[in-house]
Amino acid sequence: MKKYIHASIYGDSESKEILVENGRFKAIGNDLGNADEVIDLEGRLVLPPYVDPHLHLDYIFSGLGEGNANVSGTLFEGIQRWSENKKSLTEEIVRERALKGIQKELSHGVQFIRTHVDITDPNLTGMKALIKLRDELKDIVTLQLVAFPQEGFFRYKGAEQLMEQALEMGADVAGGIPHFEISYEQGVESLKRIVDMAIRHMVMIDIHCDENDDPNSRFLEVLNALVMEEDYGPYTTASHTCSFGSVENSYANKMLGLFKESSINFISCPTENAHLQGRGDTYPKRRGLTRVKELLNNDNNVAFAQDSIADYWYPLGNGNMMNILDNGIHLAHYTHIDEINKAFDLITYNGANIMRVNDAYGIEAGKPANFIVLDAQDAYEAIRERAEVLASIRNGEYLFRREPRKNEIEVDFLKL
Ligand SMILES: O=c1cc[nH]c(=O)[nH]1
Repeated sequence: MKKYIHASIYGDSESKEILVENGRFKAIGNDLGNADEVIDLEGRLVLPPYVDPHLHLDYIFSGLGEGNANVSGTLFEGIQRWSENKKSLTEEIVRERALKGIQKELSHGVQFIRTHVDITDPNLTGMKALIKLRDELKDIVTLQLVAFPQEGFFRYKGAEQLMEQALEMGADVAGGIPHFEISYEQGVESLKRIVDMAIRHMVMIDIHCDENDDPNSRFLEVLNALVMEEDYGPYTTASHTCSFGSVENSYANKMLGLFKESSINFISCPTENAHLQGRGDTYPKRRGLTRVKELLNNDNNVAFAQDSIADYWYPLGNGNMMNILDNGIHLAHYTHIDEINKAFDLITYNGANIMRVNDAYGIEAGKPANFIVLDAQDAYEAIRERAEVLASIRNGEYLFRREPRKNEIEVDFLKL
C-alpha cells in the first residue's frame, strides 16, 4: 500500500491524501492511516492523466526533415503531399513513427490517446500496425483507433469497403471528412453512410467536420441532425469545426440550441488549426478556432487536442498538452480566473468523456490509480507557469518520475 500525502487534488479542495493498493485508488481523503510507503508531494497538484483525443499517429514525423514541404500551409496541400508520401508506407515505418509519437506524449503526462488512422489505403497498413500497438501497449497507454478516410469516403475509390473492413478488424471509432468530398451532396451522403455504419458496428463517431474557414460550410449541421435523430450525440464528436468560428451569430445561436439537445461533443486543435486556417485571409486573419467558449457555456463537452506532430499538415508539435492548453485558452479568450481554474478539464476530463473511458478515469476510490503530478501548487499557478509533469503513474506504478527543475534563478539585476 502506498500513501501520497500533502497533495493538492484538482477539483477536490478538501482531500490531501491518496491511498493506492494493488494498482487502484483505495481511498482519497485525509488521515488515511498507515501505508508501506509514504510519498510527500509537498503540496503539488495532482490531476488525472492528460488525454489527447485527436492525434494522427500514422502520420507523426512523416514531414520531419522536409522543411516547409507544405508550401501553402493549407489542409488540402497537406492531404496531397501525404497521398504522394504514403505509397511507400510499411507497417514497420508506421510502428516506428507511432512509438516515437507515443513516447513523446507519455513523457508529457498523456496516458489516453485517440488516434485517427488513414484507411484510404488498399492494404490498411496503418490500421494493422496500430491495432497491434494498441494491444501491446494497453498497460501503459489507452489507445483508441478511428477508421479515418483521409482521401474521402467517396473521393477515394473503395473507401467505404475499407472502412467496413477496418471496423471489422477492431477499429473503435468511425471517422469521416465531408468537406473534402467533391460536392455538398456527396459530403452529406458520406455522413449518412458513416453514421449508419457506426450504429451498425456499435462504435463511436468522430468526424473531421468543416475544417475550413467557409462560413457556409454546413456539415456540422448535417452531422448533428443525423446523430440527434438516432440519440447518438453523446457517442459522436465533431472535430475541428473551424468554420463554426466564422458563421454569423444568429445562425450560431440557432445551432447552439440544437447542439444542446443532441449533446454532441467537440474537439478543437488550437495550434494546428491556427497554422492551417486563415491562409486565404489578408487582414483580419482568422485563427481557425471554433466557438470554444460558447460551446462550453452551452454545456457541450469540448476538449483540446494536439492533432499533428511534424507531419505534412503541421511542422511543429511535441505532444505537450500544456502547450495546447496555453495556446487554446488564449485563442478562445478562456482567460478569466474562474475559467483558468477549470481549464484543465479541456485536456483531462472532457477528452475522457469523448473517449468514454470514464469508468477507468478520475481520482476516485476503486478506479485504476492513474494520475500525474505537476510542479505547481494549484491549477492557476500550473497554467501560468506552464508547469512540468514531474511524475506519471499508471496502475499505481511510475511510468516516469523527474526532479523539479531549479528554474527560480535569482538575477541580482541591481548589481548589473
Ligand atoms: O488537420 C488535419 C490533419 C490531418 N488530416 C486532416 O484532414 N486534417
